[in-house]
Amino acid sequence: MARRKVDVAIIGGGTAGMVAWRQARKHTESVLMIEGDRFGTTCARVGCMPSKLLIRAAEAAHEVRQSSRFGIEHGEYRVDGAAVMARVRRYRDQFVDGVLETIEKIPAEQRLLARARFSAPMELELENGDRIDADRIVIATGSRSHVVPMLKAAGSRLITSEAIFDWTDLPESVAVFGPGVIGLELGQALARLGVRVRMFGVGGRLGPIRDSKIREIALEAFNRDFPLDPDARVHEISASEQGVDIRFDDAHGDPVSEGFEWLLAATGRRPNVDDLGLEHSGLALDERGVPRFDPFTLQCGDSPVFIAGDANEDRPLLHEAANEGRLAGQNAGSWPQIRARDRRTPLGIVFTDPQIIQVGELPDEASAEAGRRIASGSISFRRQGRSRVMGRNLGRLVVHGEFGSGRFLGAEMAGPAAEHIAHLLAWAVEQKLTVARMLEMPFYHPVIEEGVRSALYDLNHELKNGPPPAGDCTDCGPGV
Ligand SMILES: Cc1cc2nc3c(=O)[nH]c(=O)nc-3n(C[C@H](O)[C@H](O)[C@H](O)COP(=O)(O)OP(=O)(O)OC[C@H]3O[C@@H](n4cnc5c(N)ncnc54)[C@H](O)[C@@H]3O)c2cc1C
Ligand SMILES: NC(=O)c1ccc[n+]([C@@H]2O[C@H](COP(=O)([O-])OP(=O)(O)OC[C@H]3O[C@@H](n4cnc5c(N)ncnc54)[C@H](O)[C@@H]3O)[C@@H](O)[C@H]2O)c1
Repeated sequence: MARRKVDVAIIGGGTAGMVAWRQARKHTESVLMIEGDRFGTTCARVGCMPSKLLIRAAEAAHEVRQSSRFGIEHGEYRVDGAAVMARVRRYRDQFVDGVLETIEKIPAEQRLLARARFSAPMELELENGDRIDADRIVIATGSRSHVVPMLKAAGSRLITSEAIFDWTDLPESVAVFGPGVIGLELGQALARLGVRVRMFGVGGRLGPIRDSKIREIALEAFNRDFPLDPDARVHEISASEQGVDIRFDDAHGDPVSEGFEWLLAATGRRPNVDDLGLEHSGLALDERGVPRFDPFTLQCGDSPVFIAGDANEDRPLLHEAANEGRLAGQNAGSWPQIRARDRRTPLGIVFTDPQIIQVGELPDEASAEAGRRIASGSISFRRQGRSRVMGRNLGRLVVHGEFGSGRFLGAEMAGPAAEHIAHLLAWAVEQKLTVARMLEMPFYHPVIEEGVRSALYDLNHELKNGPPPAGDCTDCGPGV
């Protein structure tokens, strides 16, 4: 058994870990990043990038299928599943290679491939028995798919997002469990690529959506591509010779049985903290087993341990993992001097069609209880000019502002160009703009952002800051 002493040990060599390494190294050369599986990051290997590659292929297929709406007729077309998956894997591998090139540049003595766990406070044990004594530790161990127990009946036909991008061809059919972010993105993409998809949820949740009208619009849109029951009654799942059989109640409540080639479990993710020996770490844990930490410093209690990225389960998104890795690495490096940073405006984008976004603060019971008065405005994209031109006039935007100050607080939307609108609105929240100030900004014509302006007019009126929206605003052009 070897023993090694370092200033900063980072557990996990994903996005948060790599960024933490770079920051910590500004303070000391005695940094060690320990990766327990493979370098390359979840985002590049099995997350953001391959999923968006699959979605892009699905968009292309959908555009071809929809082209007759614009008077464009084409002959027979077919989806070449092997070619689709080959492109996904080829680009995925290039993204992973890019990450690995960065890893190669890290001095060999500062990185290690081994699983690590706490054996005592500030002491890590590697799987070969070696020990690392660290002055400061960053936990950046990410998360993994959580498969609810009932799905295990699918046996070898059970798959998660960790494995589907290795498919060399598209399957004939997939039952997707979990209409969350992953289920919706992957399920819709597969359906648009010609795979027979059926999606099952529990309790009625649809992605992260909170607004009931947005939910209704999105649910209707998804159901055009594949059957989705967000509150399904599933009686039995069993492995069959061809794949997996599912007995469930259909939309009319009648029991049916349907066979699928695969069952994709998209029933949430869990932080990789359960096998970290945290019981030896001396850290206080919350009810989920995650170390209690301060979201502004990422410090766990008063200890020199910091937790970043999906591991802390706070905001399990790529840009948050990078931001948190930066802060955790900086604080571990500069310990005992640590900095508190204001969090950036929350920003979430689901890459479905319609895209779903959430930005800033959305009113909830907590804001009502705190006695804050929040006003809301909205717009439907059904009659919005540019959206109609593009044949994408489906969706709704709801915007929120603070009564009195007139400040813009946040928004939720399902609709066209939402990934870009999300950024505009997040930047407005970050700048602490009032709704009135946002309305003074330039708006081109004809653009989808004119719909944002209509929603802001509505909100401004609700904030008692302006007249009611003018309806058809002839001086701004048709269909705004
Ligand atoms: C299908 C899918 C699509 C996604 N799409 C998006 C998207 O479009 N946009 C977005 O913002 N986010 C997306 N995400 C989420 C995003 O990928 C994650 O939030 C982000 O990658 C988390 O980074 P991380 O550094 O926390 O974890 P990771 O990159 O997973 O790194 C954690 C590392 O720790 C290692 N590790 C774990 N335990 C140990 C141990 N005991 N010892 C040593 N090492 C250990 C792991 O092997 C891993 O390499 C997606 C996720 C999935 C699954
Ligand atoms: N575009 C993006 O930014 C993006 C894309 C993919 C993933 N992610 C990240 O990954 C995280 C995890 O995504 P996810 O989709 O795995 O989790 P999620 O929490 O978004 O969704 C899980 C879904 O599974 C459902 N569910 C739970 N038990 C079930 C059961 N027995 N049967 C059917 N449904 C069941 C839940 O009700 C929920 O709808 C996201 O929260 C997000 O942070 C982000």
